[in-house]
Amino acid sequence: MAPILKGEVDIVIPTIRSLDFLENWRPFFEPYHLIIIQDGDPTKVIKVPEGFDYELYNRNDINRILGPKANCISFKDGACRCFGFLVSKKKFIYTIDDDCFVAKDPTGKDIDALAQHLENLTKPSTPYFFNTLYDPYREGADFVRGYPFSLRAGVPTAVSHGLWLNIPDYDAPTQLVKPLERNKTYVDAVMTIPKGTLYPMCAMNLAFNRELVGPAMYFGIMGDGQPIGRYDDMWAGWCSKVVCDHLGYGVKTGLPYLWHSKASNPFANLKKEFKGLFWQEEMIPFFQSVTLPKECTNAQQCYLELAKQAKEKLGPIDPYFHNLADAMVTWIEAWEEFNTPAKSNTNSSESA
Ligand SMILES: O=c1ccn([C@@H]2O[C@H](COP(=O)(O)OP(=O)(O)O[C@H]3O[C@@H](CO)[C@H](O)[C@H]3O)[C@@H](O)[C@H]2O)c(=O)[nH]1
Ligand SMILES: [Mn+2]
Repeated sequence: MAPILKGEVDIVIPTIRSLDFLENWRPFFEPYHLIIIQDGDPTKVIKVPEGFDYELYNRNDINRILGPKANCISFKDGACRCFGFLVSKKKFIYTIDDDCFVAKDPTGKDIDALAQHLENLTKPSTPYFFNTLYDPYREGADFVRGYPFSLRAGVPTAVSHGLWLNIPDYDAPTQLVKPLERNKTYVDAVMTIPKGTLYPMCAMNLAFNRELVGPAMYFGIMGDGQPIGRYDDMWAGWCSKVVCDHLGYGVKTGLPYLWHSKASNPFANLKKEFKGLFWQEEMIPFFQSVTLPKECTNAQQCYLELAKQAKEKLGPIDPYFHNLADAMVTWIEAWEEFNTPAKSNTNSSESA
């Protein structure tokens, strides 16, 4: 069978470890193009398994390509992955961590996570009214009795948030008290997250429509030189959900699962997350109450407005939020530079 949407998908992988995990994904990923963001020491040579089509960027490349704007891309944090979103030219992005493997469904069959994401993204969402049989567009399901006919067309789907078997995406305190907990529950469901409801978006197994929501998928300034780390995907999740709600796009969560193999160190994570654990209690109410003016009709405009409001409302918590808001603006400037027709050549350090 021909690979689905082959020329319209980039797979973005941030890595500070190795790319050995790709061997496990070979049957599913080999037909697609990979954008690898090598984090940490740029002099380290990382091996990409034979046969994959890829471009690879290390920190020196990011600095060279973005110049002064490179300060909006994090160093020593998985947040560096958003550089791949910026330089991609494809409609869909699938991003995955380097410690994730192919999971099996309850019948023992290997799950093609990318195919399920593309199915989620190419079928509509239902953010305005919940369908109790979950995704009505899945084979074998439909809208249940009482579902408004006027809403059955749904809206375009912008984000597909997949889940994880084995190591769950816990914060450091939860990891510390439950070091042996493993997720073994496979829930065979895809559902739209209702309009007005936020969620903790994890970037381990995430796909999105770059054309609809790419500018709002900014992973912030985290890690080296910042007072916070590991809130990259949370930040992007809150921002992109607010933008999707405003623009009338859907966000789905559920299938596909993958197998998350490696628990990151909870003590190291606690240090990185510490301030975020407090700040999230103020960040979330901000996103819950934010409203975007009707003049904001695309993701760039929405994102600049969010940056303005974040500076004003979150700035008093800590000077970090001033810097983050400035970085959000820089990100949009970079986005416009890279995503305006005519300017597209990034000249990566390596490609095959
Ligand atoms: O400094 C770094 C640290 C990590 N990476 C790469 O980012 C991903 C995720 O890293 P890791 O597996 O260590 O983190 P988890 O706690 O398991 O994953 C969750 O935390 C996230 C928030 O940052 C992440 O999106 C979640 O899935 C790996 O590919 C690392 O190699 C990095 O590039 N730089
Ligand atoms: Mn991991």
